[in-house]
Amino acid sequence: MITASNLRFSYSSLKKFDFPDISCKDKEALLILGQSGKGKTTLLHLLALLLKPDSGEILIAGKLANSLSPELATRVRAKHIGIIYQRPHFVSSLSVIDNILLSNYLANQKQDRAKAIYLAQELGFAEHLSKKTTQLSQGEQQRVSIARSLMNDPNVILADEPTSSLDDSNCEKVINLLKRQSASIGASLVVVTHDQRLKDEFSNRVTL
Ligand SMILES: Nc1ncnc2c1ncn2[C@@H]1O[C@H](COP(=O)(O)OP(=O)(O)OP(=O)(O)O)[C@@H](O)[C@H]1O
Repeated sequence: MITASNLRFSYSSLKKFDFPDISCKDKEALLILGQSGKGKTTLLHLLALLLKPDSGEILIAGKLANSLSPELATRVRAKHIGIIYQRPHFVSSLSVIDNILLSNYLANQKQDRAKAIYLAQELGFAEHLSKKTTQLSQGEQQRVSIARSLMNDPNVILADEPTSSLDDSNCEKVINLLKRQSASIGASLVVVTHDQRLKDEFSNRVTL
């Protein structure tokens, strides 16, 4: 479960954000909608403990998370938070499967090759596991990102515009996969997007 209350953040005195409170229980999904520049990525990075709020609280699995030291925040992020970035970041010299297994390594967990293969099969890119990530299409890279975010059974999955470059049929597929996979590991799924197609896919919604 993740909750955020009274979150305020500023990049400068001219760029300040006062975010609405959010709450997403285990196995539930929350959609955060907002037009370009409204602060969606900023909010997601606050929830991912990549940015520190000026004030307010973030609770992850019942524990206060926003005032952790950078080292502890890194550890919590690696183990408990799965992040799907707007643009996937991969290590281009590694294969697809090694990029996925990197999640285990970074969280100090045993590398679970069988799980990586299972997720690749579920997400429909198993035939690409030994390729380099640069050889995959954008939609395939997005699905690799999803698999990578699920490797450590996180408490929270945060997805930044996961459908922005997908056609309608792949958009629906990716969202259903994300919902199904996060529910099956008992995680909270938070999606930020400007993609109005997702409105009807989520009953819990917040608009920025
Ligand atoms: N590092 C930064 N320093 C200063 N301003 C920033 C920084 N990052 C983002 N901003 C500004 O904060 C605002 C919100 O940015 P953010 O990326 O969170 O918006 P967004 O809603 O995700 O936008 P988009 O849908 O276009 O990705 C923008 O006006 C942006 O220019």
